[in-house]
Amino acid sequence: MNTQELYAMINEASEHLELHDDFQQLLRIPERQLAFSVPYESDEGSMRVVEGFRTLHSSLLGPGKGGIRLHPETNIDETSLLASWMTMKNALMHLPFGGAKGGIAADPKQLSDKERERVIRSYIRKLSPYIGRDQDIPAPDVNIGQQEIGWMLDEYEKHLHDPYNAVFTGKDPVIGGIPGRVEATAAGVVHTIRCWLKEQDRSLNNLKVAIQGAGNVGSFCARILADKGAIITAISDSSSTVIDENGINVEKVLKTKTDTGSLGGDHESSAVFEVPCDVLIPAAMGGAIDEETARLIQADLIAEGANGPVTADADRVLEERGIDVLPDILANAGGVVVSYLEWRMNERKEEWSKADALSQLEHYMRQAFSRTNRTKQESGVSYRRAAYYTACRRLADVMQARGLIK
Ligand SMILES: NC(=O)C1=CN([C@@H]2O[C@H](COP(=O)(O)OP(=O)(O)OC[C@H]3O[C@@H](n4cnc5c(N)ncnc54)[C@H](OP(=O)(O)O)[C@@H]3O)[C@@H](O)[C@H]2O)C=CC1
Ligand SMILES: O=C(O)CCC(=O)C(=O)O
Repeated sequence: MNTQELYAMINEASEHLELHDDFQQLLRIPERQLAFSVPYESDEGSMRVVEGFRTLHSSLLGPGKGGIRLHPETNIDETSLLASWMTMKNALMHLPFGGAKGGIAADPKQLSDKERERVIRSYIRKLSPYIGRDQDIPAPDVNIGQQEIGWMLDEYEKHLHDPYNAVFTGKDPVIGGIPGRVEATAAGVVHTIRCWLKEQDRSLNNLKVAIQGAGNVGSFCARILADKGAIITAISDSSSTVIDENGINVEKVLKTKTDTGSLGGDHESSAVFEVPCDVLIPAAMGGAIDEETARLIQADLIAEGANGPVTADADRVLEERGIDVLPDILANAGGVVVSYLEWRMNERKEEWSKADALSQLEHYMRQAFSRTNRTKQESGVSYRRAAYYTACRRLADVMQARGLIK
């Protein structure tokens, strides 16, 4: 879904909900888009400069919330689109946050660890006037994990040490992170799959699952699902796919990935989309499933672990083929839900256990699934349309209560 397609979806939701045109106007233009230079010193001592971005799409529901991506192809348009999806996701999940997202256009595979640290610290030095625990709260996204968030917090706090600082989420628990955030996005994907299976009177046991991506979301989806009795028939990264129709040994394959940086599969990266399975989880980059790929997929369900992995054309093909899609703003919302719990825990200076965090997550995911499913049944539309209608209803209620629209 590109920006035009997103606004077409908001338009459709707005007509369905019989909302005033002002509703769309209030969501059309991001509140703030920042694009700035990020200078850093290379290991050889020369100065290099990359681009950094942060978009606050909407603060209607609360402070901006959304991850930061480190990827050579990211740009301001992608960042703003991802920020708009965060507005929808946070609304659907009933979180007190607006939508935001950030990006750094650099390739982590071309940077040493020290260079990566210098890029990230430089990005945060430039961004720090615009973020804050009640203004805009960044978190992990592609190629950003606990270590990078730790550098960000340290740079932001140069003169203040506050272990409860809620300006970033996705922190290591020793510096105020909530236990469970690292696997939360994947755990949320699994909860939505279970909700969908329940509707079909099916279970996870022996369910065949193929996963695109072996990073944070993909690897934890594989671990959690295998642990619960599903059979992981394929997993891919940017260079290959490992396939075994009888079930791959998840821990072994992920250990190879950790040790060598690659899964070392015998098949092309794109082969993951052709493997027969019950559920396919795209958990890598946006736009991975286009119209042509959609015709090859042999699954009953696609659960979007990634943001925007299915193009609008592909969505139409999948709908025609009777393949359900659990949309990103629902399926991968577990990360931001547990980020919200981390932010709340920090604000209240509490300590939460992993069990508490993951049980709250399950509650949020089930509630959001049933809200979406109710809209789906009432309106006779796909899960994606139902999720957007539900999110837009929430946003419109807030606008009406504030007197912003009639
Ligand atoms: N982290 C989070 O909490 C959340 C993430 N998301 C979304 O989930 C997706 C994945 O994020 P995350 O797991 O954090 O990112 P990571 O950086 O941890 O992992 C990304 C994975 O995608 C793989 N990949 C990249 N390009 C391709 C490709 N062309 N084919 C196959 N695999 C590819 C990478 O391969 P390689 O290892 O070879 O580079 C890597 O395994 C993104 O869309 C992100 O926006 C959504 C909600 C929350
Ligand atoms: O954890 C968060 O705050 C945001 C996660 C995120 O970027 C996403 O859901 O796409």
